[in-house]
Amino acid sequence: MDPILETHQLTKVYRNNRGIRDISLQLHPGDVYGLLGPNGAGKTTFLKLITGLIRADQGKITLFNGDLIDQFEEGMQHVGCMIESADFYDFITAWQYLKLIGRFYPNITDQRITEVLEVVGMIQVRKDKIKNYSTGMKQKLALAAAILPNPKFVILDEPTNGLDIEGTVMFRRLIKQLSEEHGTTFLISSHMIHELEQLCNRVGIIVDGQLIQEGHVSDLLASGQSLEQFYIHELDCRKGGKESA
Ligand SMILES: Nc1ncnc2c1ncn2[C@@H]1O[C@H](COP(=O)(O)OP(=O)(O)OP(=O)(O)O)[C@@H](O)[C@H]1O
Repeated sequence: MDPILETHQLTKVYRNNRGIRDISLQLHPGDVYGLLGPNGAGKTTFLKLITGLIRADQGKITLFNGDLIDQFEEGMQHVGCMIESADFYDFITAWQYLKLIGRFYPNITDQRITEVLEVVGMIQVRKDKIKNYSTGMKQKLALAAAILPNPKFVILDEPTNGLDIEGTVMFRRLIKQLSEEHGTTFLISSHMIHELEQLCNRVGIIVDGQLIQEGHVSDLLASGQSLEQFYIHELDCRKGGKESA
């Protein structure tokens, strides 16, 4: 099966010399891929590059078999994303916001908008102005917008930030349902390692802008390691390697 996303030696270095270097990664249909890494490692930079929010210095991004830059609209029509804190028009309601987002896609009905509001638990507050929402409510609305067009591939940056316990459970169930019943592919960057262990089939660790390790979660668990142990071990190896260099 062709990969959904393939990056080849993707590099973006900011003026302060931070960023990412040479990241080559493949996501296959149905993957739920967790991106882990310390603060400032380069996860958001990677997600911004693969959604065209910023341009790479070097490397190639192939999305649904097409070059991301040359065939941006064709590729992105199958992608839902939520990257960093979403910006909203504060004076409109959740319903109006999703209606607005729906205009970018064909065939988004009012019924579909109701459906996603129900899924993320926002149906009761759909007529309230966004300015009156809490951080978690805005996060749920951003998630609703990301899944609105039934995308084949969903990219989520810190999706559970600000969510309460109920919201986190809703999020986990939603990802499981979409991946198991619809075969949706996910790329999720998060520090919630226990969530990722339950959700993901594959994980990758980014440190100092480089993808230092990838693994199948089932292999880790079968070897008696938790994802947290694997992660800490990889970070320690990296530190050890740097110190002895
Ligand atoms: N626009 C920018 N200009 C300069 N440096 C930047 C810019 N955006 C990010 N960086 C730097 O690039 C590095 C990677 O940032 P990035 O936001 O990708 O990390 P992250 O892994 O998502 O971190 P976190 O887990 O804290 O969200 C950081 O050192 C950050 O300060």
